[in-house]
Amino acid sequence: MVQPVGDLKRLEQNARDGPSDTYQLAKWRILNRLHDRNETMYYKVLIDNIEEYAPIVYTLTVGAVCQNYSGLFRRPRGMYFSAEDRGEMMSMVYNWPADQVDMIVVTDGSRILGLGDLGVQGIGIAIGKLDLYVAAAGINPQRVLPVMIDVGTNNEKLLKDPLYLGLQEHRLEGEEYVEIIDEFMEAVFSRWPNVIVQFEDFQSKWAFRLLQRYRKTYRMFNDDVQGTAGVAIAGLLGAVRAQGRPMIDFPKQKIVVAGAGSAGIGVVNAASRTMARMLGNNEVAFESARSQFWIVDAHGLITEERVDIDPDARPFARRKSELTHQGLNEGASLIEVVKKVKPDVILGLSAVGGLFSKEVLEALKDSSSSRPAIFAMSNPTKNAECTPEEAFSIIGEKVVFSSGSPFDDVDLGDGKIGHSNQGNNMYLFPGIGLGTLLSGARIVSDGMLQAAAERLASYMKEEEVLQGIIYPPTSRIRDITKEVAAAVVREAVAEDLAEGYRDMDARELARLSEEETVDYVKNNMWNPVYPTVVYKKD
Ligand SMILES: NC(=O)c1ccc[n+]([C@@H]2O[C@H](COP(=O)([O-])OP(=O)(O)OC[C@H]3O[C@@H](n4cnc5c(N)ncnc54)[C@H](O)[C@@H]3O)[C@@H](O)[C@H]2O)c1
Ligand SMILES: O=C(O)C[C@H](O)C(=O)O
Ligand SMILES: [Mg+2]
Repeated sequence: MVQPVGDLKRLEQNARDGPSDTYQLAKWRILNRLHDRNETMYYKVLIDNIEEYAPIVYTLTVGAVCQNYSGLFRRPRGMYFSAEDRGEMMSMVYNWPADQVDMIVVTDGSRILGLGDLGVQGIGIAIGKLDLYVAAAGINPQRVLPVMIDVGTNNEKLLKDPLYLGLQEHRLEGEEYVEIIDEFMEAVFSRWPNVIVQFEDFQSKWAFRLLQRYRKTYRMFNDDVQGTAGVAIAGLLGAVRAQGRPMIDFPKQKIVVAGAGSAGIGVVNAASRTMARMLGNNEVAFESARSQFWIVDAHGLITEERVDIDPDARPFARRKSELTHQGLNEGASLIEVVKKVKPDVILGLSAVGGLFSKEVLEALKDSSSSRPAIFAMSNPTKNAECTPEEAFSIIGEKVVFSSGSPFDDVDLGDGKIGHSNQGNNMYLFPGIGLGTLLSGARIVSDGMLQAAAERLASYMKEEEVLQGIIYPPTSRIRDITKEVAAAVVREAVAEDLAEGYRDMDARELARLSEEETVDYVKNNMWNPVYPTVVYKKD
């Protein structure tokens, strides 16, 4: 057995108190030390055991890692820009010792999973996402760059912590903040014009603004807004098929969404566009699609009577005329909404653990669907809106369950299993990034994101979805990512956005068949093998 994995197993055997944060963190440290010592072996271990180690290097353990990062810190990984580096970012980037960077994941640490503002410690999330870029998408580990933009933190605990590694001042806001992000984007795209920048875990108010600001000019996307939306759409289509109905019935689904932040609004925007497309893509179709969603945030049901309504939520605010008809009011509670609407789906992106309480789940029993679906998508585990045990025990075996963090399947007795699906954006972001890279697309378009979501949905076979399995197991993530990336490449070509990659120019890309595109992607994925040190002549 490879030595570091031996350590890991020993630790597991010796641990008396079962899984705990300390235990999880110890596992992460062992893998992290291997990463520092031998990158190729680290990725070999990760790829070959992805189901076991993804929950350590990625969600859920990565959440605890970020919470403890200042204490866990041994060696720097990634690049740190601080508010004090204003005016210096271009030279910092040109001094970075990497000629080529393909993928950057950047965060300002302001909303790490459902754990709030973790400041500079949020770098852990960028590192974890890039581990998946290497393991799932086969991006060369020498060409990934985790980035932290440290503009301070509003986390009072960290502001007082003597071990805290970041700027101990409150967050910069307003134009000063935007100028810093602008400077960073200009610097990285000047040195690496073909890089792709994934924005991760920015608080909602900046997530939307920065996405609108950059998406037409730079190769970038926001994973929480756009990656999550695609994964949710694939799962929602799976839930329709699990009822034994065709995907084209999606626009008839009634969907209650708890959470109106970057993720919740991202999902409602994209899912309603998907419905509208199925209905003919005209104004009537959009209006009909909109009326299938009920959004509940911390202040209850969002209606047009909401004072100071968030502009991103406004299009989905329930109309006054609909309210009287449904017997609902502005600010109605989640339970009331579920009771009155009898939705097919409840989808949580609220970061509130246990929000889908016993009462909410009891109310969902009256769903008008033959097979109601629950998406408890908030991370990490303790923030999940409910557990699969709660869902299956209250609603019964017919429910389709999915969560953002991994849970075990539930034994329902009599040989029956309640499937716990993991509805996490990890099924899409690696393929979106890889497909963008290999097509040389100038931007990441809505069409490319839609193609990624549709490929993930169609990846699931009929017999799987009928059993309530709407997402594939993590063990298949490299294969899924290859397929998703190929779909993104083909869409980029179809939209005339592709400029080619290395020897493959746009015209040649356009000539590839579907199968050849998949092969092209596969052949360009990095594998964990030691590079040749001694060249032998044949
Ligand atoms: N599964 C995934 O792939 C995935 C992807 C992205 C985000 N997430 C998770 O989604 C969660 C939210 O992320 P975000 O960026 O949208 O956060 P956010 O803080 O911007 O939004 C949270 C939203 O939840 C609402 N909320 C708070 N309390 C509520 C309550 N009691 N009832 C209903 N709504 C309530 C808030 O009003 C807000 O609209 C996080 O836990 C994150 O980890 C999961
Ligand atoms: O990081 C994850 O596991 C998913 C998502 O990006 C999140 O912010 O929760
Ligand atoms: Mg995220």
